Amino acid sequence: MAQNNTENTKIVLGKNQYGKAEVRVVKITRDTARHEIEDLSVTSQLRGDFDAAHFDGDNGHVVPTDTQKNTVFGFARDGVGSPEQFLIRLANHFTSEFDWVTGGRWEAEQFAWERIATSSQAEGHDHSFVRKGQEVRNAVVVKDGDTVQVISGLNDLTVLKSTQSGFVGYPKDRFTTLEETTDRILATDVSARWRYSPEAVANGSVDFNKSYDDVKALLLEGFTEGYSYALQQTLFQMAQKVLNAHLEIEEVRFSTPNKHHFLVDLTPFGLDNPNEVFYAADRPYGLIEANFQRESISDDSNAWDGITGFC
Ligand SMILES: O=c1[nH]c(=O)c2[nH]c(=O)[nH]c2[nH]1
Repeated sequence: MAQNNTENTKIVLGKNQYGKAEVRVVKITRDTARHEIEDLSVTSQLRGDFDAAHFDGDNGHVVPTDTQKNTVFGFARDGVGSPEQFLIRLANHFTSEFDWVTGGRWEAEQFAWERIATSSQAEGHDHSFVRKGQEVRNAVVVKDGDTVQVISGLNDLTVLKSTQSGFVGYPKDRFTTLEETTDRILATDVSARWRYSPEAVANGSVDFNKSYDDVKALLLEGFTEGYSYALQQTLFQMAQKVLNAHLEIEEVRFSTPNKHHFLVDLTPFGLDNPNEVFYAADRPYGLIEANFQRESISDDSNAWDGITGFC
C-alpha cells in the first residue's frame, strides 16, 4: 500500500476501486428476421495502482469511467453470450490493456425476455417480446492477478408449497405465541448465488448458460421434494441438489424471506377453514440465510466482497 507524506501525518490508501455502475445495455441480434434480445445492467470497477490519482490529482492511470461504459457497449456489438463470459471478457480486456490495472470487479444483472405468442405465430413473434416475469439472473466476476472468480445467481424466484411443510419442535418461552403446525404454506422469494471453482473457470469448461438453467431447475426441484420441517432444511435440500450435480460449483448461498401465510379465522362468518383461506402478510417476514459449501474448500476467497444481502 502506498503512503503519502502530508504535513505531519502519514496517510495510507486502503482498498479502492472505481468504474461505471449499472450500464444498461440492450443487444439485438438481427442477422435474420427472427431477432434475439440480450438485456443487461453491467457494472465495471477497476483495481490496481491508482495512488497518484488519490494523492496527487494525477489522472495518468485513471481509465475514465466513461471509457469503461463505452467498452461495455463496444463489446456488446459482438453479442453477450452469457453474462459471465461477457464479464470475463471485460476483466481480461482491462487487465491486459492497462499495465497498472491488476484486477477488478464486474457485475451484471440480466433481464430475460420471451417472444410474444400470437394466434398467427404460436412459436412466438419474430421481433416482439414480453419481459419474463420470474427471476432476475445475476453474475459477478472478480479478477485478482491471474485468478478469476465467478459467482452466478438469481433474485426473486418466488416459490410456494401449499402443503408438505410444517414447523414444530421449537423452544417455547413466555413470548411464544406461534402454534405448532404440520401443514402450512411455505413461500419465499429465493435469492441464491453460487461460486464456481477458479480452476473450472480457468480451463473454460463451464457453459454458464447451461449451468444457470440447470442450477435453477435443481433449486426448484429441491424446493418441491419431500416434507419441509423448516425453510432452513429446505435450503439445505436445494443446495445439496446443486452441489451433488455440479462438481465445478464450490458453494451456494441463500437469502430467503419466509413469507408468512396466516390461516384466517372464518368462524365469525359461520364458516370453517380447513387450510384454504390465508392472509398473506408482507411484513414482518422471517429472514433465513444460509451458506453451504464443500468441506474441502477454504473460505478465504474475497470474491464475495461487495455482494450485499447475504450473510
Ligand atoms: O421455516 C421456518 N423457520 C424458522 O426459523 C421459523 N421461525 C418461525 O417463527 N417460523 C419459522 N419457519
